[in-house]
Amino acid sequence: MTEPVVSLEDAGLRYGETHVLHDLTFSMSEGDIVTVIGPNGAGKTSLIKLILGIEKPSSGHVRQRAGTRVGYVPQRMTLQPTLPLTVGRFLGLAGGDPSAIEAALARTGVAQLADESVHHLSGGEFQRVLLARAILRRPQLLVLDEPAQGLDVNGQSALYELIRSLRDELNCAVLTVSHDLHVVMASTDTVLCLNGHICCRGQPEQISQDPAFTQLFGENLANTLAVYHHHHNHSHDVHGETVP
Ligand SMILES: Nc1ncnc2c1ncn2[C@@H]1O[C@H](COP(=O)(O)OP(=O)(O)OP(=O)(O)O)[C@@H](O)[C@H]1O
Repeated sequence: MTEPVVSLEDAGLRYGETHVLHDLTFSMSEGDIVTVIGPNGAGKTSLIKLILGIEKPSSGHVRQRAGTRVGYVPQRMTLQPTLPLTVGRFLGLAGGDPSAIEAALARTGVAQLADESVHHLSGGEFQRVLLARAILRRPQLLVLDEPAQGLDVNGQSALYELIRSLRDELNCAVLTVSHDLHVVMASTDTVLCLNGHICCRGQPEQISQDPAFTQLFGENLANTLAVYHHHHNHSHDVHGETVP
């Protein structure tokens, strides 16, 4: 059996005396999409830091398969506003050669922005540029911290569709943190519900019926999400417009 791209075994994380994460056990292989949901302060970003190796577990183990190429889309990125920087140059700073940059921008639907200033992009365009930057080295593990924040519903759907098609193309494992329960629950990915520990996990339909999920998000929301079913028979372009 192939070794997972990343695996956690009873992993925990403490900041000083505060236990932020405990007893996390799960693994991801190529092609897996796992979406992490949980309330503010649940430890979602901390989990990402463990997986990326930015934080070491205070207990248990976190293992990344040796030599794994990782792509990362951060939650936010502040760029020096006075620094003149085109999109192409921004990706060049991440170590991409011109043909890889062109291909990555084309793949995320923003090839036309290569010579634009990074300071002039809309929220949705900037997220796609960050995604292009993350796939420059054809990652085997793609980690995204709330990639759709600030986007409207169509923009969110479009971005998640793009992420899914990148997974198909690169055959990478994808771990995404999301706050948008409606978009998450409309997908068929594995959802991991986090609140310091893993409260429940599974397909959206399964977890929406889980008492731990109801306890965390409240009965009203859980019921709404349980009946919410999204039949997606179209796609969205970079502006969130519907395309067949
Ligand atoms: N470097 C740190 N030192 C001390 N405490 C920290 C540190 N980073 C995070 N925390 C605390 O750990 C807890 C989890 O934080 P984390 O950012 O992982 O949560 P989150 O689920 O990503 O939250 P949000 O949804 O608000 O982004 C919070 O209580 C936070 O205050």
